[in-house]
Amino acid sequence: MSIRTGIVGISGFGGGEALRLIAGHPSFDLVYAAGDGSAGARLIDRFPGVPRALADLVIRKWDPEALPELDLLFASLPTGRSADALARVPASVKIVDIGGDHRHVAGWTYGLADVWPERIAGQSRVANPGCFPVATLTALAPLLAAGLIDPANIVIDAKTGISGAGRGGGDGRFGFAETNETLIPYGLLHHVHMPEMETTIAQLGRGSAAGLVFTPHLVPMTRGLLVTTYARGRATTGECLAAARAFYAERPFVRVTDQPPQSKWASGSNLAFVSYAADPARNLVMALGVVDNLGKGAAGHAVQNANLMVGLPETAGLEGAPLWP
Ligand SMILES: NC(=O)C1=CN([C@@H]2O[C@H](COP(=O)(O)OP(=O)(O)OC[C@H]3O[C@@H](n4cnc5c(N)ncnc54)[C@H](OP(=O)(O)O)[C@@H]3O)[C@@H](O)[C@H]2O)C=CC1
Ligand SMILES: CC(=O)N[C@@H](CCC(=O)OP(=O)(O)O)C(=O)O
Repeated sequence: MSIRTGIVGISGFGGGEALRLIAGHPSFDLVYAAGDGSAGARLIDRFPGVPRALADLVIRKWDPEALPELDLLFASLPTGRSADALARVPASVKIVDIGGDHRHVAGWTYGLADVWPERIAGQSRVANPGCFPVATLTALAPLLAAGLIDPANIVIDAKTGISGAGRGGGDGRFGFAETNETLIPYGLLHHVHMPEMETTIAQLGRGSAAGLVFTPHLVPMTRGLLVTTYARGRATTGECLAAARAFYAERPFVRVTDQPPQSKWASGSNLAFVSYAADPARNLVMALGVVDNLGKGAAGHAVQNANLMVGLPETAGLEGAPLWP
């Protein structure tokens, strides 16, 4: 099966990772690349290592009304820039939006693929979760579904690599000298990912998540993301691990580990690692989640969603091992 595929925002970090994955995908053929400032360049000008077959594909100025014949479009545009334009893409083109404009929006499926693949299969408009939400929700979902934690009072402490901000992110605040050898908390109390986490935790836990606290930190690494969440519950560590192993028994991309996961374990892959530590005497459950912010946090998850949308094996193009070291 050949699926005519496009990427808009291809020169960015998320779009570039989508290019890498699609270049190795058995069924997705990249026939359209688009952007803004990069328009006019060939892929090889932007990505010197791109496979030869794609080298001369020219990046077009993004215009949803001037698309070639396409089956599938990955949109990796800055959040806030995709809603209007994607509304003008013909209905026959399936879309995965990697950005944040369509999460929990009517007409779009929230693409939490490892938790509810059946909701995504066959859909034509899917919104990828944000990078922090996917790590958090993948770790918490088994506990919420089994009623092992209270959805009302969850605290999330998160660390991300700098590429999470994108090439264009940060207004120049994310240069090497500003981010190397320092830790930077940001987005306190009102980070943009709060609403999608609150909504999804409430759905999975069948109760209000109004007490949610979320604090992300930038750490001086290129890729990787670790969340450590603290919740109230009387389960033991063994019960949490068993619940997660049962929940993800048939899921190809989630690894439940006895050891707390490390960010590098997922590097360059679509894997999510989750683990747990709990002390019933202290009414405390800790759930940890690791993803590559550009893999399961963005392009890997987008390809997984697209596989489900078009009826391919979920793992198509995503089976490579992570980078090590
Ligand atoms: N980085 C990450 O880890 C994650 C990112 N995301 C989300 O994915 C989306 C993309 O992020 P990311 O790749 O990091 O960002 P980047 O800043 O790296 O890339 C954004 C790309 O969008 C293109 N672009 C900007 N404005 C326009 C426009 N008006 N028309 C066409 N193209 C445009 C730019 O292309 P050009 O160079 O041609 O101007 C640029 O390459 C964002 O919504 C982000 O929040 C989600 C999860 C994780
Ligand atoms: C380091 C950094 O800045 N990370 C981004 C998250 C990237 C992401 O998931 O963005 P969207 O929700 O917009 O898709 C942030 O905290 O906003």
